[in-house]
Amino acid sequence: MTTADTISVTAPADFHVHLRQGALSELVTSHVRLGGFTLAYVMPNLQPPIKNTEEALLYKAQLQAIDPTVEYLMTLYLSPDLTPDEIRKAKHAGVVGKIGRLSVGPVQADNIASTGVKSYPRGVTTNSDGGIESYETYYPIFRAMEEEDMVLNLHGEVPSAPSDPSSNICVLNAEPSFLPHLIKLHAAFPKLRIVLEHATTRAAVECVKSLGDTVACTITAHHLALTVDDWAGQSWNFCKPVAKFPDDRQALRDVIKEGHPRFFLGSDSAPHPPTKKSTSTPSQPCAAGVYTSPILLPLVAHLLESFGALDKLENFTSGFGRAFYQRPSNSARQTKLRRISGRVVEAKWTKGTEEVVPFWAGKEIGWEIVEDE
Ligand SMILES: O=C1C[C@@H](C(=O)O)NC(=O)N1
Repeated sequence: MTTADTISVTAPADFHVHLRQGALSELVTSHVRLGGFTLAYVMPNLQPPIKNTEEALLYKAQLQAIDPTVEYLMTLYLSPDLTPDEIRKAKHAGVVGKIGRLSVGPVQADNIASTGVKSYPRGVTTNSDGGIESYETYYPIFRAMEEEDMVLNLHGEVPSAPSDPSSNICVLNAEPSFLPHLIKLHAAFPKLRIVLEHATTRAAVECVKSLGDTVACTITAHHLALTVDDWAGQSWNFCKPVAKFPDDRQALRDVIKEGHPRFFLGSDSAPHPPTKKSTSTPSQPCAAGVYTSPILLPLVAHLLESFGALDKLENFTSGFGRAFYQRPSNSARQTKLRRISGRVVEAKWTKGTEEVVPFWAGKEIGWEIVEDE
């Protein structure tokens, strides 16, 4: 429901979020709900990464212990350790509800261990050292995923190669250079549901539009706001993929405004300790990641309104993603926003010794959450 000054969104779902581990996870997991969301599609790039059914179920149980009110959909990290048998096990684990010594808590019929598999090309971002180098090697895995109707989530960048002038790859063209891989994967596995994660370029938007209904694309809140000028020299806005040119940002905005059903929110909210965001050394760049979870729904409402797409908020933050992932929304769960003036984003959130600094700290947002049922 939308009036001039209030909006209700049914069961907002964030289809790409980093909830970390240990004390940092204790701090940031509760921010999913604080930001208005009731579903979190959880990334597996922990240290060590989440690579099998047992680890995914254990991680899910840890997240549920922190905040049981959120639905967590888990992912496995694509690596040579993954096998077609493991794919089948992950898909059907919830039916058993107990893996080895692990009790996974109250089991719903659809409580599968993993909804998707996330592919990180080697070295492109946080904890991607164990990422992949060739997609063909993984075709047996993709075949099993297609049979089991599991989702393949792609970090869509090829690795930068600064020492190789002939390849001419850097952070600005790493995403367009990846798109031939997406096209090839979709042609080889037309029934496999694939999500190109956190698209940042007009080329990516056009490519996904041109492919079949099994290919979708997530868009972050921060890429709707940032361009190159905002992260060059401003480490808090540095993330992977980096924000691109104004025309690329326009393409992201336009596809949301158009209401294209295969483009939906995945925040890629990625918390890092402030010391890792604000400092770099010649051998160690600052950490890649922008943290939006605790302000996410008001921030997305603010941004969509700024380019005339507020009427697309419900579909972008709930309907389209839920349809692609086949996760029906629960109309009893509504997050209500109210227009506000003078609301400034908090400077930081803390718990114990952990601290996180949100995107847009100190800036004004025009919406706040008033009710979250
Ligand atoms: O893909 C990613 C990973 C994320 C992280 O910090 O885990 N940070 C990013 O900026 N992009």
